[in-house]
Amino acid sequence: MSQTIPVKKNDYIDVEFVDLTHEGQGVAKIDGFPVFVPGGLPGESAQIKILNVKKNYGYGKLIEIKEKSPYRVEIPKEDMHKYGGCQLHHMSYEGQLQFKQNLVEQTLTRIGKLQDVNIHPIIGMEQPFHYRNKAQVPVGERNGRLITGFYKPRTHEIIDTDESVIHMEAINDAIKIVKEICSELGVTAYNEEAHTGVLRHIMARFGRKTDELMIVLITRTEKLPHREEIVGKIVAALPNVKSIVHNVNPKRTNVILGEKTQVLWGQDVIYDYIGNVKFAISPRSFYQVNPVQTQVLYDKALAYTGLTGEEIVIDAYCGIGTISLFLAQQAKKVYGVEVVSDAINDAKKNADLNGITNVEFTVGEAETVIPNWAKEGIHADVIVVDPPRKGCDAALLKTIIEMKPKRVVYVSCNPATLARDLGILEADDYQTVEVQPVDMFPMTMHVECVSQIVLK
Ligand SMILES: C[S@@+](CC[C@H](N)C(=O)[O-])C[C@H]1O[C@@H](n2cnc3c(N)ncnc32)[C@H](O)[C@@H]1O
Repeated sequence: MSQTIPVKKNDYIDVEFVDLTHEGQGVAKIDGFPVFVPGGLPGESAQIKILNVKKNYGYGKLIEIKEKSPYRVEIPKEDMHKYGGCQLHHMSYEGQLQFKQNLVEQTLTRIGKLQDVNIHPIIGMEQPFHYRNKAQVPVGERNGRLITGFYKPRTHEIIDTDESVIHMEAINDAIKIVKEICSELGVTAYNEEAHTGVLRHIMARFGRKTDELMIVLITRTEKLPHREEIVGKIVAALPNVKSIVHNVNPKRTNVILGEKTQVLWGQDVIYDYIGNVKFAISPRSFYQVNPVQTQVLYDKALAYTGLTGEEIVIDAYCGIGTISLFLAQQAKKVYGVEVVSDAINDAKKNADLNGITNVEFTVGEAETVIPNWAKEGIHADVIVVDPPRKGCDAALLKTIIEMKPKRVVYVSCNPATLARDLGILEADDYQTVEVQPVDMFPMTMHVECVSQIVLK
């Protein structure tokens, strides 16, 4: 039976917001029909104007808030440019944490139907601003000068700003200085429509523990004009810089990095630590962007493994081996598996860098490699999984259930797939005991959870 649509374009309606979308838009339900409204917060009532109506949902514009959420914060218009990528900028940090906590609790009990699980209060940051150790900003041109910033949502129009409330100050400063140096020397900005011009993006990465800075200049052209002068001026202006890299991306694409990378000055990597494990970070390496909360998350994961030094551990979806290397110090042996071969190369290099020898890394799909390990007689006492948003493959969950490790530690960036997968494990011999939400990405909609699941 098809549902009648209760609203039409240009209607003015009074609504209550009941939820937020993944993009941070308020969700109002009109006779069950969802309407997405940027700026609306759960618990608020408001008048909205319907802008667009589709078969199953609509879009609206906030006209007037009639009852405000206690968590609403007003960002002065002149400061809005600092909040690029911050879907929750209009919510206090306390409100953000409350929202994420509710999201995790409701999802796990509604979808996963979990009972008897201890969901701890979310661990937020003391300083929820300036936490990101990496930025890659698009470069444009205005009034004959280079500008950098972030794209206006759903466009490629650059909002001109040198400040971001989520980038580390060292990153904001570095990008501003590099942009000004290139601008002074007359380097042109890439023009996406015409596919002309030179400088496409500036990337900066910063090692929080080491203070080492990497600058990557991404150009359309093979040649970087005024290369020597640019390098000299960056080195003089940024004493922490340890690596300056040129990357060439000649393609018409939204992908930021091209295939060709050349070191212009200094090292090809910078270093940083998570706990006492040292990591080499190249322009392409995946490395957690919030180092403070990564440590919190991994400490919790380590505690949930209950390692004594005698266990065989499998780290599925291991990336560059961050969790594997962290756990290897307390385990007999760790096997890591990851589908991206570059990441496995980084993982092996990082093991060598730290003199960690009780780890073995394999390229492949976790759902294929781990069943093969089982056939070869590798039995894990503990399995750690840290899958992408879509969660664990069903074949992997089946193998876990068959292998019967004493503990499973599940690190998840998506409560919905976490709930689904915990439900599958619970339908068998496993019980979820603890779930710890961690706020890795303040000001955004994302929430990370680490869960401890034990064999009954
Ligand atoms: C959320 S990341 C976790 C990375 C790592 N544990 C860390 O903390 O740095 C998920 C990883 O799973 C990898 N991946 C995706 N599908 C996979 C599969 N079927 N088998 C193995 N790895 C996979 C991705 O390449 C990515 O590195």
